[in-house]
Amino acid sequence: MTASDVTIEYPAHSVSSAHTAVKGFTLNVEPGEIIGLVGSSGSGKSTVASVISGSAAMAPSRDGAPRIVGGALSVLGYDLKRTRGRKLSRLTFGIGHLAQDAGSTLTSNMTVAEIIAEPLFLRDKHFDANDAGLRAATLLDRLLLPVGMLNMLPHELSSGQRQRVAVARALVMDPVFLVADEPTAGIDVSVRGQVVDVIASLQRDRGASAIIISHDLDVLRRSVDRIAVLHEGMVVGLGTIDEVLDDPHHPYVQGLARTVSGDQR
Ligand SMILES: Nc1ncnc2c1ncn2[C@@H]1O[C@H](COP(=O)(O)OP(=O)(O)OP(=O)(O)O)[C@@H](O)[C@H]1O
Repeated sequence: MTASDVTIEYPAHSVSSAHTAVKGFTLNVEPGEIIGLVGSSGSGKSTVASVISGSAAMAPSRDGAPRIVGGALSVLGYDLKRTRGRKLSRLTFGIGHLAQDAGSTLTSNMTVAEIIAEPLFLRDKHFDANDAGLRAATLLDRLLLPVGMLNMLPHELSSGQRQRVAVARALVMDPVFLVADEPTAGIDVSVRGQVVDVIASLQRDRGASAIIISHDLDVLRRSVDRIAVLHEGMVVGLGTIDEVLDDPHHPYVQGLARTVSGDQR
């Protein structure tokens, strides 16, 4: 992905005027690279995620969806400002997007196996059912969930387990580029780092890349190659975690560095 000086706006609607949520967003993600995107609440992380994953452009009613109004954004070689229709669908099959709170929006009457495998059948209705089942089981196991959970319904799981099912669904198509918005939301603190680790290794091992959004630097620390720090819609820090925290230029990053104790670095 190559983003150069991207500005993203939510369009005006009846009660509110247009809102610029992201301004001057510049970031390159190389094949095989895992980037952590951090920043305070409202800094624009989810907005960036929905745009770079193509989800905003794919939204059924684009009325309220964020849109690129400036700069250039290329994902897997496609210019996202101009790509529409069938080309956009083809592009989004190569991108995994774990939306914020994805674990709480799983289809209630589908089993875990069906939820995880569904994207495979949306792309190819003749996809081999045994292969789909095997992929679902393997992902559950990698994400530290028992394979016996495959036949359960979402309401039978804890919120952290549902979130991991959503993570498995986002990974099932072997995406070339994964955008995971708070993948560890609701997951027990003791396994958060491991879950991010699994996501990062599955992508890295295939030469695929990922942007992993998290509030928590500790969760990202052992898995990501670099972090980008977003503040009020702009990248104000970029580099390895140590590079960013050891030499903070922006006041927001300086504050972030103070919250991370020296021995954790
Ligand atoms: N549908 C929308 N319409 C208008 N403005 C929006 C909309 N959604 C978000 N915003 C605004 O865009 C900005 C960025 O929001 P965004 O949700 O991307 O932040 P975030 O960093 O993901 O926050 P959080 O960590 O709380 O999820 C905020 O100022 C927010 O109020």
